[in-house]
Amino acid sequence: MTAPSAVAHIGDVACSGFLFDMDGVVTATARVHERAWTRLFDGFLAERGKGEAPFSADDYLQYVDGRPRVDGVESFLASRSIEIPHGMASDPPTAHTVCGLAARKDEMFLHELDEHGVAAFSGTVTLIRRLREAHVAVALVTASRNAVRVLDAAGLTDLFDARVDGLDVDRLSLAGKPEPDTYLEAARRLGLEAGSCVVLEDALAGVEAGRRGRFAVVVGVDRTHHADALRDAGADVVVSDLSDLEVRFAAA
Ligand SMILES: O=P(O)(O)OC[C@H]1O[C@@H](O)[C@H](O)[C@@H](O)[C@@H]1O
Repeated sequence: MTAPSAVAHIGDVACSGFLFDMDGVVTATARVHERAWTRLFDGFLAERGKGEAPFSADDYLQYVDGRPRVDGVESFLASRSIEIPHGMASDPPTAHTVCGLAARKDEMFLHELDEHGVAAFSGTVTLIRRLREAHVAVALVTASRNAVRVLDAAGLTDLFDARVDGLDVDRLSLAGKPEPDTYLEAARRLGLEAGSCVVLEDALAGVEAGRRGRFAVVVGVDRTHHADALRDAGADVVVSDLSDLEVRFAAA
């Protein structure tokens, strides 16, 4: 893409690119994912019949939120010292493998999506439109393989100058969040350095990715009262909605 022609300031920091996470930042789909994960793991733990503690909101934040689907399954199972075969990407939802559980979770997520549709956060959409009017570059960076479907359902497909999603993670063999690779790839596609971009994230793994990638600013979006955890993971600024983020516009 052509070089962006403007910067926007967060505090004293000039940012030429804004890199938005999707679920929980742009669209109200973080809770939809969490519900599907809870159904998946509670069913799985019950089937094991070992009286293990159910999947909790904290499990979601620590081990699953923001990570690619298969990484989420692996990370949660490791936290409980549960070992099952990895399996293959083509495994059906009934398979007792990591990939089978991931497929089962996707079925549950897509079912919820079809039933309830997708809502967008108006504070985020307004900010993106202001950035675009000011010719500041904007990208979407999500672990989700369902990004196009979710954006289409929310009517937001054409809002971004670049998109890096879960399909790119596989196609380009990128490490998922909390590694910074997907954010670095988005900055590269915008023709920018990490040091001139801001990362906007609600997931601990995503904030960590922003910190590890040495981005100019990491904004934590706290919709579930986990502001301290977002700061501990590396957020420079925490807001409860992006309508509260102070952004100043100035020509480059
Ligand atoms: O299963 P998908 O749509 O590929 O999404 C992968 C992950 O995407 C992240 O954005 C969500 O925070 C996770 O909950 C989700 O598991």
